[in-house]
Amino acid sequence: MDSGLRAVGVVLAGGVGQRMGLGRPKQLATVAGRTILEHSIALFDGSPDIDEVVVLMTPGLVDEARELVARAGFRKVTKVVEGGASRTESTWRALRAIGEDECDVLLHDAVRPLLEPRIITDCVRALRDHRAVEVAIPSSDTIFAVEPGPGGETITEVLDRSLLRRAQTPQCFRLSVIREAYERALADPGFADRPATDDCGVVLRYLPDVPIHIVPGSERNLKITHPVDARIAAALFEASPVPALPEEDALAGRTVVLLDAGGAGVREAAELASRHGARAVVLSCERDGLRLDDPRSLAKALAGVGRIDHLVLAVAAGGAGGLMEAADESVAEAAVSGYLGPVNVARAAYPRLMESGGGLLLCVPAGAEDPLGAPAEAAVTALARSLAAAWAGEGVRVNCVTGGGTAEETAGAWLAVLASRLTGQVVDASSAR
Ligand SMILES: Nc1ccn([C@@H]2O[C@H](COP(=O)(O)OP(=O)(O)OP(=O)(O)O)[C@@H](O)[C@H]2O)c(=O)n1
Ligand SMILES: C[C@](O)(CO)[C@H](O)COP(=O)(O)O
Repeated sequence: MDSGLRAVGVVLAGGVGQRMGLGRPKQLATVAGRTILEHSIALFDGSPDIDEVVVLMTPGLVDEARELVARAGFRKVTKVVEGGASRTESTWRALRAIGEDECDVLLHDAVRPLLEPRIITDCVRALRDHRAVEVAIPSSDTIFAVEPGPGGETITEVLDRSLLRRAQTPQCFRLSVIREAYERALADPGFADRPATDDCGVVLRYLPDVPIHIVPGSERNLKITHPVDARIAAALFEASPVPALPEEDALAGRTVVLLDAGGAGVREAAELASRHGARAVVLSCERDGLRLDDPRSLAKALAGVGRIDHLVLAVAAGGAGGLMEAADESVAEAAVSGYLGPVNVARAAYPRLMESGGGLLLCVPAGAEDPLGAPAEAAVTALARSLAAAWAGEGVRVNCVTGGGTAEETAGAWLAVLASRLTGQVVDASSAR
């Protein structure tokens, strides 16, 4: 049974983040080049399964959130609404903002920015057959029930872990179901004394006959609650998995320019891009006399291509040896390919990509562990993240692919990232294995 309904993603960002202790809502903190709120909105805005996005924001910061949405160019966000004093109040405000027409609603914590797109797809699919769907994972810790005592807490029971799940979000419902559960909760004078910490809790308590189907979540989908969670999230963003390469025609009608500065995978990527419907243009430093340290030669070469939807810069692997053994020329070359070149290419590419609203991919080769290669990887990944944040308003996406793998794996990772809506991501090509 296909619900055939519009799917609305609700990003709940109405909290103050007291436990995080930043003195500002944690969803406005920056992780991996953009705010946590932007990461979460981007997941729903970029999902082919979502038709509309509604954002709930902390009172007093609604205008700031609206500006952020406009700057980032999110196209599916229809409303930014003031949140309530509790999570459930924010949900209730979201339900009222969505209106009366039946639809599927996916309620997501803004502070879970690492949700995988596949979970959104799985939830929307599950809503074809179920009116209530929850994302959850098994617990890898043993869980106790405790009771307070004079000297502290004591354990009263070791719960059966095989029957326990850790609740994540999105929590997803047919609008009429979650609306009715909330109407009953709000009519119950006892609800305020025993509020629910999530939306499934409201449905379970007030509509117990509605089964809540479980969709498997993931350990990556963590909730940023305490300061340590932000550090874990930053580390997880460092290693974004390679997105799935769409089946066919994913790049139909687009032009992909591959700027070959000695990186492996260029020929394979050109073939793969063509197979996915793109026009692939290879510009080679060696063959075409292009120089990464010469901005004018880069701009001239790009001008000859016509429309550019995507540009991939693939630089050569270091191979210069240890710091003390490397020839002076090799040190200078490493600085060009590892920093100056990507900066020059980004400057030359920006006006062309802005015209097409496309994407730039900066690729760092494998073996970046030597003293000349490692700083290059750090510089290029930082450049990609920083440019992604700066250019998001113009719709220009910037990502970085690192890591080793065969030329085919590398090319597959590049094309998958280009075909995706990702920005500000550092993807490890070898994670596709
Ligand atoms: N009045 C509220 C409270 C919470 N949330 C949202 O619900 C999600 C999960 O809540 P939590 O981690 O508890 O966030 P905060 O309430 O901000 O944190 P704290 O409890 O530490 O203040 C967050 O995305 C938060 O912004 C909301 O929309 N409205
Ligand atoms: C909805 C939730 O994220 C599911 O785990 C959780 O219940 C939110 O709890 P919080 O107390 O608002 O952090």
